[in-house]
Amino acid sequence: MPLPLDVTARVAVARAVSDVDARAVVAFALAFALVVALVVVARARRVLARANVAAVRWRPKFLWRLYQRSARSLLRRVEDRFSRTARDGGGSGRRAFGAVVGACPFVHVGEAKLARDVLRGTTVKSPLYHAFEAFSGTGIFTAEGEDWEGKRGEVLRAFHAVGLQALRDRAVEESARIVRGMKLELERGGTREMETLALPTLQRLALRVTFGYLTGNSLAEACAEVGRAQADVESEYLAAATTLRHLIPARARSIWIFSDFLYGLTPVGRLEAKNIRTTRMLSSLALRTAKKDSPLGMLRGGEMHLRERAVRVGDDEFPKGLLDETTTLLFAGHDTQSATLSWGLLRLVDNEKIQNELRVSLFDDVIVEALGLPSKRRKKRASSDGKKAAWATSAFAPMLESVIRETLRLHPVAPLVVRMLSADVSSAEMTIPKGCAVGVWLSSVHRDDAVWDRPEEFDPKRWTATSHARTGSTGSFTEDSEEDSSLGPASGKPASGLKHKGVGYMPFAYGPRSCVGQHLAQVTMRVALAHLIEAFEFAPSADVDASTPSVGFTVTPSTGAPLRIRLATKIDP
Ligand code: HEM
Repeated sequence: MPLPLDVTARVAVARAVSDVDARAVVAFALAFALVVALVVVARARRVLARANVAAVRWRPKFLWRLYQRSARSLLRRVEDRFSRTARDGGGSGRRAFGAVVGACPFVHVGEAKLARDVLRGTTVKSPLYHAFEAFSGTGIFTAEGEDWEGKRGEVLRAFHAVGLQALRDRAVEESARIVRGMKLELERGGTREMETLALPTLQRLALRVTFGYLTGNSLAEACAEVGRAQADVESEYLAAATTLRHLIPARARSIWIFSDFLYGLTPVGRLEAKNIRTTRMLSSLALRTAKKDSPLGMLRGGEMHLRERAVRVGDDEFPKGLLDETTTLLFAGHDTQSATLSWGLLRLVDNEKIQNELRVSLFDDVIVEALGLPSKRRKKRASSDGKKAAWATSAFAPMLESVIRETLRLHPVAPLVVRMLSADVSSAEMTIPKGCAVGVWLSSVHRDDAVWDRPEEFDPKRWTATSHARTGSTGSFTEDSEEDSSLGPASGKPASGLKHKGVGYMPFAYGPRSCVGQHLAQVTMRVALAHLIEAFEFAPSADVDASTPSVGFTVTPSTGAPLRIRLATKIDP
């Protein structure tokens, strides 16, 4: 039935008014949002100007592929920028520059002392690690405040209770297995030498050692327990982890960081979720099979990690905190160590003389025994009383230690750590105000020529120019093992290349949120590198540039570290 005329007119007028209202409200809201955004950005710019750092423009990425292409040269570009700002000023002439990211003033630091001052004083990561939260959840890598503190304490206590001997034994067993496999492959090929990709092999090795240490069970045993082939479990996990190591940091630098919901709808977001589910299958296997007296077994009986709701993985349910921690530790453990070992081998390939010297240095009865090397060729160490080898310290194998340190100096595989400042940080004439985000580029700190002579040169001898009389690594799990995270020259005196002792070296970051696994990594890498170098000679691959970095979660050789290997026969002690 038609409405009376006056009613129709009134409805029409009311609609027109409400349309105008709606349009006006939307326009006003947009204008208001724009003004607020401009004010916020202007404020952030003023904060950067007050901090006296050179300003650059932040360009968010839209597509992760685009990010990947540019990521290859990321470290080089950042380092060039630091060199430029230090040389030409533009700010205070320091190795620092800033940009407004979203609405946040963000200062990048590539200078040793400033980096330390930043990392020493703050534990806050949130909201800067948001992109990592879907993966590591409430594990200590992304946890905050009391939750982080309590969980970190629990993890460190568990590591401490288990000790390093169990890790050393696991690393010896798995390294010997990998070496046997490689020898078999050489034999089957029937040739003196073969081409191989080091990175995938080292990923398997590091994963097995990390899994074995965390659970007290070998990965082989755990797979057998659930009736799955170890090779399949490893391949699935490593493929998923490799995808995630690109996807997650790409999201962190893209516009997708701002909305979980929208990101989850994109094909990339769905790919990320699928791969996270795959990595959780290994976490679930680790938790199901962990022995009571292993680190994970202890966390299972702890308190902090059991507080959150249960999460289902396959047929099992686990407290979310425990599952997240296991995922974090498995990933952090295998990815960093395999990347570092790959870079180490590539550096040794380019420096044949150092490779040979390292091999000869291993023919030493103390080292052979301590690292479980199968070598028959051993010399009695003159200074040794033949008793217990202090294998957990850096002092017992100076050449090996120096090669690892120098590798971590030039290739700190987690090159960027980011913190939210909860107090002003001042250094010389620069003050970075509270509320700023700071990105410390460890890769650039390690190339700061105010601290390092010939920073670009791979020179392990810079660490042995003075004697290794005092240990650099105590093997303890205390929080204040400053010497370890800074790892100054092991003698405590400046080695030839280090102008200011202890300031410019922090491959495991520094301060309260430095790496919890650094002592573990040092043991595993000593054992693994020694076994590989003792067994094989490594030479450059035919015609590939092996050293182009691929920047993701960690920095790895982009082509998987191609190498030629043959049995080590050339050198005698
Ligand atoms: C060569 C080996 C390693 C390197 C270079 C390395 C480096 C680092 C760096 C630079 C950080 C600070 C990251 C940040 O704040 O953004 C870190 C944190 C961390 N690392 Fe490592 N790491 C190594 C091995 C390991 C191992 C073997 C584990 C455990 C099995 C581990 C577990 C962790 C965890 C859980 C954190 C977070 C700590 C916290 O926020 O309190 N890492 N690592």
